Amino acid sequence: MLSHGRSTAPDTPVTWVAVVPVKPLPTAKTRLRGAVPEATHPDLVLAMARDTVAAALACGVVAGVVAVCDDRAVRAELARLGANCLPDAPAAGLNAAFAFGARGAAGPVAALTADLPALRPADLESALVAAVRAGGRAFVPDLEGTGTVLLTAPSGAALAPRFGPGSAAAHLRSGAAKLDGRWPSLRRDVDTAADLDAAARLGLGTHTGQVLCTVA
Ligand SMILES: Nc1nc2c(ncn2[C@@H]2O[C@H](COP(=O)(O)OP(=O)(O)OP(=O)(O)O)[C@@H](O)[C@H]2O)c(=O)[nH]1
Ligand SMILES: C=C(OP(=O)(O)O)C(=O)O
Repeated sequence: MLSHGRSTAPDTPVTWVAVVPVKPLPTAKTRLRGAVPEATHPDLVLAMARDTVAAALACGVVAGVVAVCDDRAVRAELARLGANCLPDAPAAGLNAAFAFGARGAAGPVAALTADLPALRPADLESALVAAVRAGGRAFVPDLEGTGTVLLTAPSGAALAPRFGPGSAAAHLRSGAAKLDGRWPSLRRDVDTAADLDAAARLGLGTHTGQVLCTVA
């Protein structure tokens, strides 16, 4: 299990607003069902979101995290970590939730999926530094190369998210620059039980690690 201290980059301004949408737990992460006993599935989904948010908050160039979720209990847990939590007012799917969370952000936006339980602040920071160098909108594909784990937009620019099946190609078509760093903990999203095993090999965050300990 990893405990994340805040990463430091003395010459890089702390400006990013990370936007993290989370589906209400009873309907979230259906492809991951079976990785833990059914009764523990909501705890696992929440723990992955908590580890994602905790790592983002510990990232030296992130000023704050906006979590978008219709589940009041999830909002309470993520607010306890320090996130600013909003109900999913559009209720129109993942991209609408991302756009809603990014609205009026005071700084560049880092749109992150909430299924990154091995995320290390240093990998996120390195990707965000690369995004600044890229100039305009940019994205990081998942390890498989077809999905997206991070989409960024400079301050004041529209995020224009295209998450969903085939999102890496969709983000490329939309004009976002593909960022090619290794960033293994950022690119390891968890959709299936096999992904969870792979994330465990990288080192899970505290919350997800604790849930897995309870069922071991
Ligand atoms: N607020 C909000 N978050 C969403 C929505 N759809 C997906 N997410 C979140 O976006 C992230 C990536 O989405 P997926 O991996 O497709 O999540 P999912 O739909 O829960 O997973 P599957 O049921 O396995 O497809 C996850 O962290 C989800 O919790 C939505 O409609 N609203
Ligand atoms: C929504 C996405 O994630 P997943 O692969 O988890 O469905 C995506 O990659 O755009």
